[in-house]
Amino acid sequence: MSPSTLPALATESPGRVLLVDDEPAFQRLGGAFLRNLGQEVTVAGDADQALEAFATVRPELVLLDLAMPPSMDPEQGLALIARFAGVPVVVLTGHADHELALRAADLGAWDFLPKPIDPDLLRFVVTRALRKHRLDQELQQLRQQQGEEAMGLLGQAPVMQSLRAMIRRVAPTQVNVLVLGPTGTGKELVARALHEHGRQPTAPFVPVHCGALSAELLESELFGHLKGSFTGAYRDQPGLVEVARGGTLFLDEVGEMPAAMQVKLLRFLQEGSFMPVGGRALRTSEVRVVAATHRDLEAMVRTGDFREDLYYRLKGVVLRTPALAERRPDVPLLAARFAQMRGVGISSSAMAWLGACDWPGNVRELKAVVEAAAALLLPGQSDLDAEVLALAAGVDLGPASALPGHGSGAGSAVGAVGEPGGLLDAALTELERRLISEAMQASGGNQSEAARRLGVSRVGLIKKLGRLGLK
Ligand SMILES: Nc1ncnc2c1ncn2[C@@H]1O[C@H](COP(=O)(O)OP(=O)(O)OP(=O)(O)O)[C@@H](O)[C@H]1O
Repeated sequence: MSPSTLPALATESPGRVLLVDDEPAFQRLGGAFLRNLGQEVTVAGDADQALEAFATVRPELVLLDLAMPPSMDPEQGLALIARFAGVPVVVLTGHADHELALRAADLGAWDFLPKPIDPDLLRFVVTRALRKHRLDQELQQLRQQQGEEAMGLLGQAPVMQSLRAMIRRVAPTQVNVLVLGPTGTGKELVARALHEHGRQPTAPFVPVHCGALSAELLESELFGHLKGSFTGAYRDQPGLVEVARGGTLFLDEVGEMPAAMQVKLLRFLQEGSFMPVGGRALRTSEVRVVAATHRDLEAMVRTGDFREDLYYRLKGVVLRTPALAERRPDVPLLAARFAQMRGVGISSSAMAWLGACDWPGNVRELKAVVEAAAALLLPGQSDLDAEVLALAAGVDLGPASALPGHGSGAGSAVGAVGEPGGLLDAALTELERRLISEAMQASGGNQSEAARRLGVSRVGLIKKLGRLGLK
């Protein structure tokens, strides 16, 4: 493409250009020329000024004259190129300095312009460099988003970015990982991401809920049993440690593991061997173990509720999933994504309401509320509003204060659509039934665990199970 065919950046936002040159005449003329092109120009007359401006202005392009005071030694100019990492550097050289220009290119300069500068060429190179930089930035952002999507672990907060980076780093190793964090913060997602980015993503990922079963049942689940080893053992059953062979065994809520099982798990972790229930010969299986808990395992070790030796075996690397309260700016992002997954939008006032809530159940709770609200939308409605979200959250919209940032009119609307026996009532019952069934399933039938997941009391859950005929 020739300089004349490249359109100016007329419709694009101004680029931040750092012009590093000690000649006052060029600073003035070059600066004015670039400003006329619509760029924001910062001028630096020596290396120190250039570095300071680079840090403060964060330019998208650096135009660098290699010979600068105090030494005027081009070697110093060349050394500067590496300090402008991540930004295209266009080197300004004398006409006869081809060799210098080539060395600059070797050191990472993006292009060079011979002096005296041809204005057409300057316009062309600047436009192209800025465009390249912006495309690179966009690509980087897309890659980041893709990485996020690929892991299923959404969130832009720095703590989430570090978590994803840690997962990428730890996943290809075989080291055991302990995932700590409050309920509903994505510990299982982390375990799955470790597996999917690990060495054997096609091998099985096998989750085990350690709190949902008695010690005996858990032993039989994990290590399997032989036919006849107890009433009801009609055939040999392989343990989950064998099912997970070559893959990942995810020990969810490991803090709830009965003491009798802790010692057996320890032996498996230390020696890779285990004894099926009713068996007489040790078997072996190689798995990667990822364990998770919302409990304070260290405190449990101190109180003697969790074996110290097992704790150290499990915590090869510790990853922490943050509570939603620690990354509030992520709430709108997550809500928008969950709504999009259900094919609906969210109004901006509803976003404000979501952002003001506390979310003690973390991402699980936020997701459940958005999904429930999407299910409750009336025909013709395409956006979730605060009213339907509050309804889904089980919040009484009462007078103004109940709903952060919303007026009192909403309260009456809830009363009107919530007439018992109506469409809404049936939808709510169905929703309740679904959420409870899912929680019971995820908890392996353990009511206390399901109640915890749902954020209700165990007694409350038992009543609901009876009322909905789910017992
Ligand atoms: N960062 C996230 N991005 C997208 N979805 C998330 C995120 N964190 C959690 N979720 C969703 O929230 C729900 C709960 O996640 P998960 O089961 O991984 O949490 P957990 O910490 O293991 O919970 P618990 O301690 O109760 O077992 C899932 O539906 C999951 O997809």
